[in-house]
Amino acid sequence: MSPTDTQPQIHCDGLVRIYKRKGVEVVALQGLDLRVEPGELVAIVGASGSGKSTLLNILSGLDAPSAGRAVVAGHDLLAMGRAERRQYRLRTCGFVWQRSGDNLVPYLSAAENVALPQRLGGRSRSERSQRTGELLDQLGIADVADERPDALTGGQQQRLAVAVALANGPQVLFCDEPTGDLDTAESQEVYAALQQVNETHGTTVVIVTHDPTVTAEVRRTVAIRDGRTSSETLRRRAGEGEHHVAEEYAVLDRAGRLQLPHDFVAALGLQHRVRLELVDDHIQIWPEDPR
Ligand SMILES: Nc1ncnc2c1ncn2[C@@H]1O[C@H](COP(=O)(O)OP(=O)(O)OP(=O)(O)O)[C@@H](O)[C@H]1O
Repeated sequence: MSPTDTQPQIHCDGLVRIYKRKGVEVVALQGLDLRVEPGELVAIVGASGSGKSTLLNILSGLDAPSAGRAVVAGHDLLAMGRAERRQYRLRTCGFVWQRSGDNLVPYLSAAENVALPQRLGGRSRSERSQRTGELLDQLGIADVADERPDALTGGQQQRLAVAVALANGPQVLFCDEPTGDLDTAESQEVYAALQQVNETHGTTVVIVTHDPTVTAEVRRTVAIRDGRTSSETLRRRAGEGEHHVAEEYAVLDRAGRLQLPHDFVAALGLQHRVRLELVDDHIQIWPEDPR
């Protein structure tokens, strides 16, 4: 079965978000397309201002696009009413933000932080206690269950944030710069935790970051440029062993539009028009003949 035969977990089609500031329009998303299959671990990368936060705000149900379609786990984000939106944010999705203060309640212990969303989700005391213990254990922070967040290292705080986000068994975990405040060793701990969650719980994980090294931690990296998905990097195992190769792909939209990488365009001085030729299994592109 090809990936297009299944229902994607996340499907954005022609997403547009226009902000108006002092009468000036800023087009933050310019027809963004994105498809994420159930159980994928995907990174979305882009430079500052490329539209990452705008996309995440829409996918998390905090903001609405100006045009286009966004469906996550069967929820049409444009048609959701207030009650469905609350359930969507409580049960369908989990969130891990960059700053621990946005993820954790400072005056509750680690275990109480994980139990809180479960209480809001209607779980009984015994269910809460069992699930909290399991999650803290799986994320390697059972030994700090009774500590408050400020007694934990940065890496432990973010692993606790992952446990909190998983408390109600979401289908999708959205992580916004989850390693932004961490050093390399702590970042590695958090990526390992996200990989484990993805593998053992089957949760779809989307990591949004400006950190290009995330490519080594996930199988698929989607790059956003100027409010559009511009390229994808796929990592696959090359033969036996742990050796991986990364291949970069340009993204083709439904209309057949393709964005050429800036450095390719610059290298050949491409402008205005190019000549195309279909040859067996590939297409060749040449600069316009100046004659
Ligand atoms: N509330 C807003 N009002 C006006 N313009 C906005 C607003 N939010 C974002 N923008 C603009 O939209 C564009 C995309 O911003 P966005 O924050 O989504 O990018 P980003 O990739 O998340 O950047 P960063 O990594 O710096 O957070 C930018 O040009 C930004 O200035």
